[in-house]
Amino acid sequence: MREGHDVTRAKQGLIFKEKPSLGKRNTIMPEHSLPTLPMWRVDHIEPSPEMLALRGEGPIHRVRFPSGHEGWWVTGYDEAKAVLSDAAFRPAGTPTAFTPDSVMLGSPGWLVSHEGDEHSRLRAIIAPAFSDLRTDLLAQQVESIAEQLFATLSIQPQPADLRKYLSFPLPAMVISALMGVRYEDHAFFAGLSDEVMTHQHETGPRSASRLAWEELRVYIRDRMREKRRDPGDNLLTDLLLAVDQGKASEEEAIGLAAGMLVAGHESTAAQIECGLLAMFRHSQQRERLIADPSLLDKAVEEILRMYPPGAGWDGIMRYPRCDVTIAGVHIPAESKVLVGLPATSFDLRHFDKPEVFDIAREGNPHLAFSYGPHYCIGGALARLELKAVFGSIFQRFPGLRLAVEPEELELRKEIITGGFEEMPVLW
Ligand code: HEM
Repeated sequence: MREGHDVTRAKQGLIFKEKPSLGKRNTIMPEHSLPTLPMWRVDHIEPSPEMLALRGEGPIHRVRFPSGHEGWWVTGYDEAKAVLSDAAFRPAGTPTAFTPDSVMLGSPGWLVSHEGDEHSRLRAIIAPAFSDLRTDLLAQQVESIAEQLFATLSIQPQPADLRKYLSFPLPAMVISALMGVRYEDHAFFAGLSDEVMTHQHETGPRSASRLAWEELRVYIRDRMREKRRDPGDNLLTDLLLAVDQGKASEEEAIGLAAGMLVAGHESTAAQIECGLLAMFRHSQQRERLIADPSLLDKAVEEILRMYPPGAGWDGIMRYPRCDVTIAGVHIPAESKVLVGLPATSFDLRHFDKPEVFDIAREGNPHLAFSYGPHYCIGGALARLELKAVFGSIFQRFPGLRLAVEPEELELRKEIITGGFEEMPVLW
């Protein structure tokens, strides 16, 4: 597997690029010797021992994916950054041998489908919505939405489902505010975005996801028509303006907005749930945060580093356009390369005692929001939402605890971002 020779083209940073050589394409390893994904987390959130063991063997591993295909899994931090920032790897344009890992890939306006100048053009249209100013304005709204949800939760009979009353509606309501759509619609579009993200890891049927994606686009098209009559200061109005100015086609604008609903909702909901479970498990860290609220920013970063959303220890897919050699590992053109973002948080070259959950960790350059041109555009907003939750939930509900054993929580295995079917709590 390790070659480190035969470099026939350019070297750029960590990555050596080669001309495609058919002879080396997709070398088959004996089936029994390949680690298989997903590597499930322990107790739903703690790092998988298989993943940690593999870490000791190097930064890139030949693996078998749930689909049965073979490919590579990048668990090293530097190597992940190199793959994510090198144009030799494309995020979409899935080779015909593989099913795309998302029904959104290839759809106009879904940012991850676009590359180069086209990607920059489209990303620039929505960037103002995430400017510091808009995020500051949204901060107050996020706080008040969280407060409203806490108040509703507090009057529910116990046990109550934290997913139903907090982790699911919070990001949906925030995204409604950002987009300028009615709060009351949140259950409708959040349900669709849930469906879009289901069965994304190649194993299940895709027809329902595809239908949901189309329905979401129809919903956006209708809301955009309404904005013609009643514009206001919101992302849908920004998108209409971009269409009028010829910066995007209507289909692209619809895709940008629909993508925002999906990307902004599921991952944040699952992150709230994983973070809460982490705090329930690590009661000393929870007490530490309550005693010293100034640790909030660091606590949120540590939750993102150690307990990012995701059902198994997987990551985001990339495909090399040409043969490449990274860290001595030769990867043929058009292979599957899974960048294991969650696994990079355990790279000993970058994180001291990475298996320890330390909410006061200094310097925490995790890759939970990815890296390179497709770096998460909603990172600042997600951080606001996480701070609104973790900054006050334990003060508001001092006795907050799970009403079931953690192992009884049902992981949403079919949804790429993970999270739980229900999270019953008492307080
Ligand atoms: C904790 C919450 C979140 C996490 C962990 C997260 C993580 C990520 C990751 C890993 C990517 C890279 C995907 C890839 O390259 O294949 C990404 C991209 C993206 N995220 Fe997030 N995200 C979160 C919240 C949000 C929010 C709140 C929004 C918007 C409101 C958002 C919008 C996007 C968009 C539009 C992209 C595509 C960017 C591009 O391709 O240029 N995300 N996110």
